[in-house]
Amino acid sequence: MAFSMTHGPTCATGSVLRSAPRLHQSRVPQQQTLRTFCGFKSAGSANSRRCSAALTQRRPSTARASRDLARAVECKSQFKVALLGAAGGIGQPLALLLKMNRYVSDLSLYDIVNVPGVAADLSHCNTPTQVKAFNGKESLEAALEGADLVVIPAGVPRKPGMTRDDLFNTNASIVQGLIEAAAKVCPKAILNIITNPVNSTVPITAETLKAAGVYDPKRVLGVSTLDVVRANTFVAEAKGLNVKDVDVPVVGGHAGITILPLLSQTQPKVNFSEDEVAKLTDRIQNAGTEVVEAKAGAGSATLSMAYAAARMAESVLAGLSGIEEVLGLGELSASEKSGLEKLKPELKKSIDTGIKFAKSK
Ligand SMILES: NC(=O)C1=CN([C@@H]2O[C@H](COP(=O)(O)OP(=O)(O)OC[C@H]3O[C@@H](n4cnc5c(N)ncnc54)[C@H](O)[C@@H]3O)[C@@H](O)[C@H]2O)C=CC1
Ligand SMILES: O=C([O-])CC(=O)C(=O)O
Repeated sequence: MAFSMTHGPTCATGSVLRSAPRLHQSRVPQQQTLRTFCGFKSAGSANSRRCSAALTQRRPSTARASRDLARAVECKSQFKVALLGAAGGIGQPLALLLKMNRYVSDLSLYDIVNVPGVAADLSHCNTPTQVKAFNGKESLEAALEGADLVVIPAGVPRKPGMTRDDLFNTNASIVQGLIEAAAKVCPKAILNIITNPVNSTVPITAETLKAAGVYDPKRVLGVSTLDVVRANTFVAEAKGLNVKDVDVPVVGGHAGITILPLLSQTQPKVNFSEDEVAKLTDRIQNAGTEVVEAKAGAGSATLSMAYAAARMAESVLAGLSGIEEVLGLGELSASEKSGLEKLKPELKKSIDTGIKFAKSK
């Protein structure tokens, strides 16, 4: 997973910039992931490697993987997850995937509108996870009560022609309000921030928790797992590989050039020409825009994002169950080193914007 991200995994932030948090990932062996979450394919990816930000990963040894597997299989559903923004484009499919997750015993669905219908619908699925509806601001604190993991896709998505930063004015306040409540009600919960611009909403989260005196960098994670999911898919397509075998680390942040795929560390080992590296990197960095344009005004990625966030949640809950691994950046190619240097100032700018906003409130 990603991280110990401290500011989140956006982590990127973390490993890339000293001031930011560090990340580590916890991983779940592939067989276990497949049992847990039918439909998930590449363990490496989703469990992934960066979940948000800047992390790299190495595969666990076979013996280590077997031990982890044994522990994971023993694990029973025991965690309470609060999903904030549950009635939205990401929220609804993500709620379904969390209802199917074997680690989740209780699922609190919170939104400012439409939650009762979503919860009634979902509650008819015959999986053991208990679903509860929390509709409207007055029910936010109740939704967060006892949460081990809080997943936040609340906020507005992009339309064609917009950047993720264009969402800042609306989404910064939404995230800050939700985090203030989480700081009060479930200060020990792990926070997974999906709301864009992630490169700024993660620092807002960190600053809001600091102001409340409950900041723990290991508990704040920006979700950039979708970049890993996309990198695995695009590399498998380009190289004619089985996508379930492909594992591409992606580090940095979650916007444009701050998304840095480490193609040189692709597993299984594959050779890329310079042209392939340039084209694949560009596609991975702009894949969000590809979806925004294809949806033509009807929003941004929702289904792939729900899938990615569910994988991230799976990794976090596996981590809470005792599976954890700290991963570094690994060895970078010359073009990756250059990409890393280029992304730092851009990422730092977004982080500073988030910090300034949070401190001004
Ligand atoms: N991190 C990533 O990789 C990705 C992030 N995103 C981001 O996720 C966010 C959500 O996207 P969608 O689900 O497509 O948007 P959406 O508009 O379909 O859903 C957002 C939901 O948030 C709810 N909401 C708004 N204010 C709220 C508040 N104060 N408290 C609780 N809920 C609130 C809305 O009622 C709505 O149900 C956007 O900011 C988008 O940019 C989207 C794709 C990928
Ligand atoms: O591009 C967007 O606005 C949504 C997003 O973060 C992604 O799809 O990666």
